[in-house]
Amino acid sequence: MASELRTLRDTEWDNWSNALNRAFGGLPLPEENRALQRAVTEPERSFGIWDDGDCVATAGAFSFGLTVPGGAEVPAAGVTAVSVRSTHRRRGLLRSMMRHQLADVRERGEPLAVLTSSEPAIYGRFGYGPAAQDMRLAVDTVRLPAPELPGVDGVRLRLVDPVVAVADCERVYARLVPTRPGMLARRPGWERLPVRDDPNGRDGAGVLQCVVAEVDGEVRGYARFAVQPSHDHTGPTGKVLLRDVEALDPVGYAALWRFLFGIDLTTSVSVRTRPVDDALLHLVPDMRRCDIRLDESLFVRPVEVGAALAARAYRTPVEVVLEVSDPFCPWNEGRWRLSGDAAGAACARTTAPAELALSVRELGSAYLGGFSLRALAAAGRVRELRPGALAEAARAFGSEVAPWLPHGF
Ligand SMILES: CC(=O)SCCNC(=O)CCNC(=O)[C@H](O)C(C)(C)COP(=O)(O)OP(=O)(O)OC[C@H]1O[C@@H](n2cnc3c(N)ncnc32)[C@H](O)[C@@H]1OP(=O)(O)O
Repeated sequence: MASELRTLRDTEWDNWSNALNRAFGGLPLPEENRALQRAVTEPERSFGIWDDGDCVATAGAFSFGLTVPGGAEVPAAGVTAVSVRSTHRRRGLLRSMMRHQLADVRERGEPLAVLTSSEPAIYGRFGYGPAAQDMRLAVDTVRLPAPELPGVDGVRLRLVDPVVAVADCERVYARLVPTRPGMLARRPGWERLPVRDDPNGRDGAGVLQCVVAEVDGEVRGYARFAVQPSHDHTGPTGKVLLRDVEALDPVGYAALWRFLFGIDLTTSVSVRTRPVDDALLHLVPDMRRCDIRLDESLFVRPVEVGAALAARAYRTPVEVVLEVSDPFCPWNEGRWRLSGDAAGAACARTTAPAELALSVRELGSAYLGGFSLRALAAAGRVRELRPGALAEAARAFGSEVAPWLPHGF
């Protein structure tokens, strides 16, 4: 059998997309989603494996700008669309695609690759570490009082067609991107993704709605949601399914949540992802009634260790020699001296004695400040070789804002 790994040709998109879709269960893709998927695909970064002319494996990447601690935007490959046909699994096709892709990312000069994974156990072997978490909430809006804050009454809330409001919402979103590690600058065409509203995907809920929060005529926040009505013998038990909520200030945020709490005929607000340090937890008197669940979300892989570590800022001054192991990308292996502080950093090869030893995967987990090097050391995944080096590095790698990626890709 002749099999060939190569970049997608324009005429092959349908074949490639069908192969990908089949690997995820083969549910028909609504035309709107298909058109959007095609519009955002970067053909020159999409590739596959063809077996006797048939596409049996797919993978791709987006050219993202990722916010890192300190607020800089760093080029990062957003790995996506990974699939292998069920007849071809466990023969190393994924491994060969990962090898090809990481070499390409390196050639493009992107220091980082990132992804969200269908199954978290897949990507550690390729050097990806879980770096941020999603907090899932189901807020009991009957037992909890609605959030209140002085000034909330001065916020004007307006229901607007989500598509009409996109430009205003995107302006708010763009201002938030540099404030939180893990967020991605929106790529052209991506603003349509948060307002997709496929009637077959509503799960018994109504149409997508958007409420904007305005102060002095300026949009300062928004929430997009749908209502899933239901009743039982006690009365209405509807759910607000919150897609996203963002605001530029505490008053706008509290006003939006107060509105969500007050939607008639509903008893809860569910949201699939919020940052773990979400202000809502401090706007209610009883976090337990928010029914919190944490999942890992964004995985990070330093593709060029030196460039990646030099691209972020450090919370406290740090001067440490790291011994990095990276069998999958051997160009990263060896000792690196990192010198950094809140203003920036330098990272270069060194022959000095190692002070901390870790694999590139742990470096990925600690990179955005979401997982502490100390916690990784407690699990035996980071070794301290110079007393004090672990505490110094763990402090420096931390982030005062929890990393978070508001959406998958
Ligand atoms: C970023 C994203 O797009 S995430 C989406 C990933 N895609 C999917 O989940 C779609 C359904 N699944 C698939 O298409 C395939 O099973 C894939 C892509 C996950 C794996 O493809 P394969 O070609 O079978 O993987 P390959 O044979 O190269 O395996 C490489 C290694 O990964 C391991 N592996 C493969 N799949 C899994 C899994 N689901 N969970 C844990 N380990 C896995 C293999 O055991 C092998 O391990 P080894 O390093 O110890 O030898």
